[in-house]
Amino acid sequence: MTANINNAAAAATDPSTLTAIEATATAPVNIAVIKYWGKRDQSLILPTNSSLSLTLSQDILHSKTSAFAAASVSGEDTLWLNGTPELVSSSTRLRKVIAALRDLRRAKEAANAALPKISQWTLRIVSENNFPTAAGLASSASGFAALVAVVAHLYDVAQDTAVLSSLARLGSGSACRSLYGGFVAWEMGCKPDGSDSVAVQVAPESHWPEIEALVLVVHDGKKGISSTSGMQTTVDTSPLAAHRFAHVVPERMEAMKRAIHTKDFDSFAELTMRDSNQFHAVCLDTFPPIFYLNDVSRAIIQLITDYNATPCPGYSGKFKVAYTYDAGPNTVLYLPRRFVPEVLALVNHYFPHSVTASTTAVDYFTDPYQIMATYPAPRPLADTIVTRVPVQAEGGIKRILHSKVGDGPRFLHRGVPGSAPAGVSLVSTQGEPLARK
Ligand SMILES: Nc1ncnc2c1ncn2[C@@H]1O[C@H](COP(=O)(O)OP(=O)(O)OP(=O)(O)O)[C@@H](O)[C@H]1O
Ligand SMILES: C[C@@](O)(CCOP(=O)(O)OP(=O)(O)O)CC(=O)O
Repeated sequence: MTANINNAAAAATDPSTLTAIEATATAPVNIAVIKYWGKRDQSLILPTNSSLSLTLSQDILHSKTSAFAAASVSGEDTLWLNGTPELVSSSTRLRKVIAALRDLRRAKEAANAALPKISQWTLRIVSENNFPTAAGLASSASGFAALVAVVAHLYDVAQDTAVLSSLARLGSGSACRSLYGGFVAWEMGCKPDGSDSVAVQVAPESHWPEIEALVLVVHDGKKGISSTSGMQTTVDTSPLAAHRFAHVVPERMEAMKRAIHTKDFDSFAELTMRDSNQFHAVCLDTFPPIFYLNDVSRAIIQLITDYNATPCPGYSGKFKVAYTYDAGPNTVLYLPRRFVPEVLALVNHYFPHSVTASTTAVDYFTDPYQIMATYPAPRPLADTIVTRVPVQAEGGIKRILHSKVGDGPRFLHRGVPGSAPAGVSLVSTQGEPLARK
């Protein structure tokens, strides 16, 4: 890179004189309650079954991505993920997604000769996840949703969420759901070209505000077997998966949509837990088998099962909380807000946290919604619950995050380099990553 990009920052934003531009967006994770696990087309990323997820608030968990392009920059398109650079050309998925977005920009420029030829400029992309990457917490979903959203915004082609969702799918299947807020289905479709394999919003984030999420971080390292390779081995080897695709998921998708529309928590919870169980059963039925849960995950499942069986005065429902696990041991609990303090107290009793130099009590649970101050102290459940789960060794759960159902990607800024409000952009006026916090 040679030219002084700061001159571009000072230049007018008149499109005809623009020589450099940057944009920043954030995108949320989504955690499925009917799991996607299997592709019928690996190149187009078309699934073997439909799936359904809740988009979690990006105030708590998000990928933030800044994109930068300048006429004077030479060299290859590059992505810095959490500080580590990667050439876009080195990843088939990144290459495809960027090429498709560039095609959209190129078509726009072809239709209007006055537009700057941003499509011809090198891209510099900087992204950070504020939660563990590749640990079974849907970083590929928020990551590719943010990438597509920000580059589309940079290119000024971000008009249609459905188009962006389909592009995000080419980066990672589950990412197509993160372009929407609320309750989102990815309908598998049947056309070979994938044109009917699309994400659709089942209900907006405002639909069922009582439902909240607790994320129990059990392991924040990278998983051993990626979702991409794990699900392919499942498709190739698991007879149980074939049964799941043909018979179980189609029925569950309909039942889950009904449960969401009618805000029937008992049905929602049972379907969620059964589907998580079956996803991990299918992993076990894969040959060689895949194990994503660990002893802590299994103890949490048992504790939640025993808690659900413990009567709660004034509550006639069958379930108070539902667990679900992606491809890793980290737990996501979906539950009505009124049970959050009690479940936190229960988890803290059976899984005492370790206050080390790196994890203070505040970092362990930041209480972003001040739930502890809002609700009366929970009843002393450890005395009433009947459970086989012993109090565990300290440190089994590293961190607890409290989230809600939230909105889709947020476009934070677009303008000449250096024009973003303080703290918004991740990229310098020279197109390099800014120092990480
Ligand atoms: N912010 C990001 N920008 C671009 N790509 C990202 C970003 N975050 C993650 N990715 C991509 O997603 C990959 C991780 O995906 P993977 O499916 O293995 O884990 P996960 O999505 O965290 O877990 P799961 O899919 O089981 O919930 C990373 O190696 C990287 O290629
Ligand atoms: C267990 C899951 O989280 C699997 C997600 O798989 P990915 O979307 O990460 O896989 P690729 O399409 O190969 O990128 C279930 C789900 O999110 O539905």
